[in-house]
Amino acid sequence: MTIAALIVAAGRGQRAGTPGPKQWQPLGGRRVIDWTLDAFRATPLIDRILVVLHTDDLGLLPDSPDFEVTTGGDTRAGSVRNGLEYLAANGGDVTHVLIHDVARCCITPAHIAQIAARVQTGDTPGVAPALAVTDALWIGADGQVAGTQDRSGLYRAQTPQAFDFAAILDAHRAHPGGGADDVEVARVAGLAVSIVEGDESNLKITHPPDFTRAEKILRDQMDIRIGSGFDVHRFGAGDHVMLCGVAVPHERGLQGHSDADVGMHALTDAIYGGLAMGDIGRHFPPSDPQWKGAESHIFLRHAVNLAAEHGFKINNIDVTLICERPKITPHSTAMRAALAEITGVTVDRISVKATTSERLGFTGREEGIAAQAAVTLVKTCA
Ligand SMILES: Nc1ccn([C@@H]2O[C@H](COP(=O)(O)OP(=O)(O)OP(=O)(O)O)[C@@H](O)[C@H]2O)c(=O)n1
Ligand SMILES: C[C@](O)(CO)[C@H](O)COP(=O)(O)O
Repeated sequence: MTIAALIVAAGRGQRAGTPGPKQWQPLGGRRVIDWTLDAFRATPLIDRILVVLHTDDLGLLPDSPDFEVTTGGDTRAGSVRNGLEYLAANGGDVTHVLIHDVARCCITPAHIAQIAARVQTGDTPGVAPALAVTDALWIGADGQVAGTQDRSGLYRAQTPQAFDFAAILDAHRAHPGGGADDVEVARVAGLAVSIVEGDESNLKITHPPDFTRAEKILRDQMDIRIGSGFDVHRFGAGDHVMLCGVAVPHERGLQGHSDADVGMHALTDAIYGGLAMGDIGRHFPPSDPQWKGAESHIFLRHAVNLAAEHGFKINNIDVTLICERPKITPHSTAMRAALAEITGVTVDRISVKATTSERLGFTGREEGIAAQAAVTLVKTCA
């Protein structure tokens, strides 16, 4: 079974009142489209992501192994049709498709997963989220109420709308004019569509005030954590110390069960701390002989992967090494690069700095090196 997400993003956003199409506008520090894409990327049930772009916009989305791109049509339905034809022609193994408006950028991975899981059961060819209308409905004419409308049984449709792939492809081919949405096309073709509960937060940015609403929703969905770590290793025999992944020549080494990289250990603990998932000793017990002499990047990689598994990105890293000697500054660029390679964080978001303790205490007496680290972890959608 292969589930594809088809994100239509070829519209011009005429009603949004922005200088360019709404999907490229900044929202909470990123672009609207980036939020939408990340929600689908973070949904494990989604196997493929296809973005349908206007030909004028092709250069605006950098190439990524996470998604494919094709071009759209003059209408939303035309863009959906192009996307479906692309999926049919490229790979051909798609069994289900979730069709989504790029402008619904507050969609959550949990909601996507619920819809994908339902269509995957095969008990219905179509599944779509919607909210029952709760306001009274009027018919207006010339600014006057000209009539009323019974609201019972009426719903406000949202996306993603999920379908059996072959069935919705046939439906769009049979009805090239399309409809307001893909549920309308499916229904004209005789396909049953089940309703799942929609989400008030899953708004479609349409008019200028919607940007402010969407930004507030995204901010409320964010989970921002700060983690801190601290470690100490004692000097012993040796001719170098391992610090933040770099072998720094010194007349002594650091003692420890592993390679005693005190900086990397502090950083690893900071990540575990931000996740509230214990510490390095819990994940790699010193009593376990398999970690004797282990290179510390193993620990750091474990913490980084754990963060990713729980949906967190490491936003920035700040490590402070506390020692009289060796001098750290000549090696800090190499240390930042080593940490960047392991964590995937760009070097401009990694700081490695040092301080002495003014010859006071154990670091001042050069009995060992201490390190502390801070990280921020950010989960962008619930
Ligand atoms: N030719 C089109 C028209 C619309 N869409 C997409 O369909 C979704 C829903 O459409 P809408 O909110 O109406 O977006 P726009 O067409 O961009 O906006 P407007 O109608 O205000 O111009 C959006 O994600 C939009 O990018 C598309 O892919 N191709
Ligand atoms: C598909 C849709 O989002 C369902 O509510 C909606 O119909 C698209 O909006 P448009 O403004 O009509 O393109």
